[in-house]
Amino acid sequence: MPIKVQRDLPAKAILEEENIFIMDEDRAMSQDIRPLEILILNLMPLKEETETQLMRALSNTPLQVDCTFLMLSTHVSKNTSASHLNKFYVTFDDIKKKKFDGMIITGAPVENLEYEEVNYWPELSMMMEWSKTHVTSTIHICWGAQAGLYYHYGIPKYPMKKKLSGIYNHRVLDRKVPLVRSLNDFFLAPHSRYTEVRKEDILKHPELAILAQSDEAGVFLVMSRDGRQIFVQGHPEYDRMTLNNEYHRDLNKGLNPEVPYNYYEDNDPFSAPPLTWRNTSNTLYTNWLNYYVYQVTPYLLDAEE
Ligand SMILES: CC(=O)SCCNC(=O)CCNC(=O)[C@H](O)C(C)(C)COP(=O)(O)OP(=O)(O)OC[C@H]1O[C@@H](n2cnc3c(N)ncnc32)[C@H](O)[C@@H]1OP(=O)(O)O
Ligand SMILES: N[C@@H](CCO)C(=O)O
Repeated sequence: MPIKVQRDLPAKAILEEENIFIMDEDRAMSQDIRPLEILILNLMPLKEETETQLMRALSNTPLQVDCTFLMLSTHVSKNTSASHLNKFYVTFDDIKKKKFDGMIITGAPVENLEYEEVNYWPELSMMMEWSKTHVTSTIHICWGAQAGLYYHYGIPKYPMKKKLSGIYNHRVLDRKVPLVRSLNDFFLAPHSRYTEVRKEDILKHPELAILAQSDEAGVFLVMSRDGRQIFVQGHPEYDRMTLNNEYHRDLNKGLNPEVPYNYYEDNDPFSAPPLTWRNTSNTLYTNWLNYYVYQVTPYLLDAEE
């Protein structure tokens, strides 16, 4: 893939090490093809890690993908430096007059709060409203998916009895939908959360389709039937060690976490876990870019619909 990466973004060296084809800004600008413009609202506290994960997931296509990272103006990030944000991120005011081919709204570790207790809920709501008219298709991840289903459809989230953490098996429910094309009938993907949205609430909305689910982890993938909104309750973009890092973080905090389900070989939390979901992540994001972004977005983004 040619993914355009800002010259000094820390993700660049990591992706190059993985043989991912990076275009720097000069080479990208010399190409005569309009790139796909993807806006990434990064709500995760460890933003640099998420930047790498998402750019990797978007990198498996010959289409040129230009990512713009969006930050909040109404929340001061505790865990990512202001210098990183000021250098690599834009604010909503900077881009609100533009249109984008795609948008990704990430998860955030705020799912135990009511939506209205999240200090950036008004700003996030405004961005989700804006996305309906300024973005061709938006993917929402984990808490971002729960927040999107709540904002757009009034679907509630529920606390789970205990944290759901691990690699769960899922089943594709409707093979005809291009978003799940090339996924196996059964596939593995990570989940890491304290809350859930439930199938019975989603089924009340005929404009939504549940495309994949897990007996143990519940709903995985939901799409509005027009393809403009996609909700992923898991974290297919996670790295090999992400759940490991969360587990050891919680262990060191004395939270007595359970070992992530179906993750380590022999359930040994001091071993390196096998990566069993990368092809699922690549397939999902590549299908999204191909069928829901590239094939339907207008060539002239700013043209009136
Ligand atoms: C469920 C999902 O969607 S995905 C899960 C997200 N998981 C991860 O990001 C894994 C990596 N994260 C981590 O390991 C941890 O969050 C850490 C180590 C970075 C920080 O953990 P803690 O010290 O326990 O929590 P901390 O007080 O920093 O709060 C976590 C985040 O919630 C935010 N937060 C807390 N209360 C509020 C609130 N009322 N409104 C908005 N944000 C809030 C914090 O600001 C922080 O986010 P930020 O860094 O973007 O500012
Ligand atoms: N994935 C999250 C869940 C909490 O929001 C974590 O463990 O950090």
